[in-house]
Amino acid sequence: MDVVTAQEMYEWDQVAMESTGLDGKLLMENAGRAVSSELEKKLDKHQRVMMLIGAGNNGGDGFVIARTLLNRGYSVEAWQVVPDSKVKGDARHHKEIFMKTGYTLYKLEENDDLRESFESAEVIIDAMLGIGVKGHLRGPIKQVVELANEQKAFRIAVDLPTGVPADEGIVEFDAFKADYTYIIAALKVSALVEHTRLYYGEWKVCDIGLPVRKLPSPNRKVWQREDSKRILPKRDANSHKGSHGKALIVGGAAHMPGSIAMSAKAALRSGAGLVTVATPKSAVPTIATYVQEATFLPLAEEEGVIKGPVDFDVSAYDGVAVGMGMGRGRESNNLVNHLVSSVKSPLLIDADALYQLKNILGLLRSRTYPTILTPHPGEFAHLVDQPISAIVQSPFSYSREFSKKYGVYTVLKGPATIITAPNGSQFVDLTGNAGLAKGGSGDVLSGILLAMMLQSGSTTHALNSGCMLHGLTAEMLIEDDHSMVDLLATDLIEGLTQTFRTFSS
Ligand SMILES: NC(=O)C1=CN([C@@H]2O[C@H](COP(=O)(O)OP(=O)(O)OC[C@H]3O[C@@H](n4cnc5c(N)ncnc54)[C@H](OP(=O)(O)O)[C@@H]3O)[C@@H](O)[C@H]2O)[C@@H](O)CC1
Ligand SMILES: Nc1ncnc2c1ncn2[C@@H]1O[C@H](COP(=O)(O)OP(=O)(O)O)[C@@H](O)[C@H]1O
Ligand SMILES: [K+]
Repeated sequence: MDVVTAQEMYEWDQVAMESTGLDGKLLMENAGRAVSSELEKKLDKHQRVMMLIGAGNNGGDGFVIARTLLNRGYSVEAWQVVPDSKVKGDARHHKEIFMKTGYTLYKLEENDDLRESFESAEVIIDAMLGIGVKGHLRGPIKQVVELANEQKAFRIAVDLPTGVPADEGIVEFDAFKADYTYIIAALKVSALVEHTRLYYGEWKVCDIGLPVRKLPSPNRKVWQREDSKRILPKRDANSHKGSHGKALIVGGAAHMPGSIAMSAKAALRSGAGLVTVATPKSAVPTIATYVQEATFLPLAEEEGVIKGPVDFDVSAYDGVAVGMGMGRGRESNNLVNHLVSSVKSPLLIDADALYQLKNILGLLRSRTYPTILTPHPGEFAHLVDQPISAIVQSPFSYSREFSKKYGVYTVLKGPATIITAPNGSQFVDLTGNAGLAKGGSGDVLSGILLAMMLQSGSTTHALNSGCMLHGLTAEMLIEDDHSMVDLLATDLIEGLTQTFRTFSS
């Protein structure tokens, strides 16, 4: 499922029309019909529906939807909330069809006209503005949106909730608060960004018949369950532990043994053949009790944190992860430096190692094997010297720019996790829930990602599938035995069993 900006959507529209001869009026009819068919699954014929219609093409969709629903026997009051003179182009064409079909169009002269209808409406459908919104809402739409947001009715938006920008990075806006949004043709970036996504409510993308083969790729896609299903590792009957990869996990401290222990266990549960944990000597017994299947590389330490020579041999491993529970002392700086320079296999850098990495970002370009960074927005903000708010508001552009600049894979974690390859192509994983917002979930994710990389020929596929397994496990656990409040990172590790059993079958 592609994710587009407003400009990319307009380009698609243009390409569709030029390459196939499909015209805007037909696309609008298709859009309105597609949304109407979805609405039929949601509405009852006796429900009172109010349709709010604007002047641009979003309003044009509104005319088609109102006509289609009225034709099919629904109880719809269609309101044009802008002056007649503003309705132009394809929207005007569909307004004329609506009028000629013989239906009543209510016009907004004063906001008071709307109040009574609003009060009796059970459903409000917003087809006022879509991707063409510019700046803050102006009257009369501004007042209509304010009024609509006060109503008890179920609120549905067409394409975008009016006022919400289609792109990331715009924070000053006022908008219709939808309970559900029927998105036209392609998911818009703002549906996935924290400060705008809540305005959409739940959503569904409606196909309008654009010629998919002709459309330029925005290089931004939602990773789907079927994609992971197709590429999850299969175990050959003749395989042995070496066939599934030898992993090295570096980090931990005597006062923080849990993080690295969970990463190691998650890697084993996700199919890694052998896992070695490199950690301060005094942390080994605690970690070993929890992960009996791992072997250990005890590191020199001082007061429980890594200190002393860190230039151990890493040539025997098929993948390395570093940073979980390691602390941020000076020695860990040397350690990260050593690994970045000498690991000749995929290297995943997480947590405390990301802080050390900041001083040696320039070295990343010289790596010839994949480097994977798994920051949450706070860690990423530190790496790129920006406030966290800037990252959260524009996660797609910051992570794309960073991955291309340093030649790395970036897994920017959050409710929508964005996975960017060194060439800038992006996938979004939408699985998971707020039960994951708890210390340790990221450590589990690192272990899963490392194991998936050992078992896959494609780093991108391994990362996407790993994020999805992590999120689906949280979803499954919430459905079955847990709540979002009590869910623990260790539950996720145990839950992987069920996810692999059901998901890979
Ligand atoms: N892409 C596709 O394949 C297809 C797309 N389709 C649909 O087209 C939609 C995009 O249509 P669009 O380009 O006409 O823009 P749209 O969102 O209707 O807004 C323009 C209007 O808004 C007004 N306006 C702007 N800012 C404002 C503000 N702050 N406050 C108040 N008013 C403001 C602006 O007024 P003006 O500034 O010109 O005075 C103008 O009247 C898209 O979202 C989808 O629904 C489908 O029909 C079929 C195929
Ligand atoms: N509200 C949420 N919805 C979905 N996933 C979430 C949510 N909050 C956190 N996550 C996921 O949980 C993990 C948290 O990672 P991180 O912040 O590194 O945790 P920690 O360092 O404490 O282990 C990430 O995979 C993130 O995508
Ligand atoms: K809308």
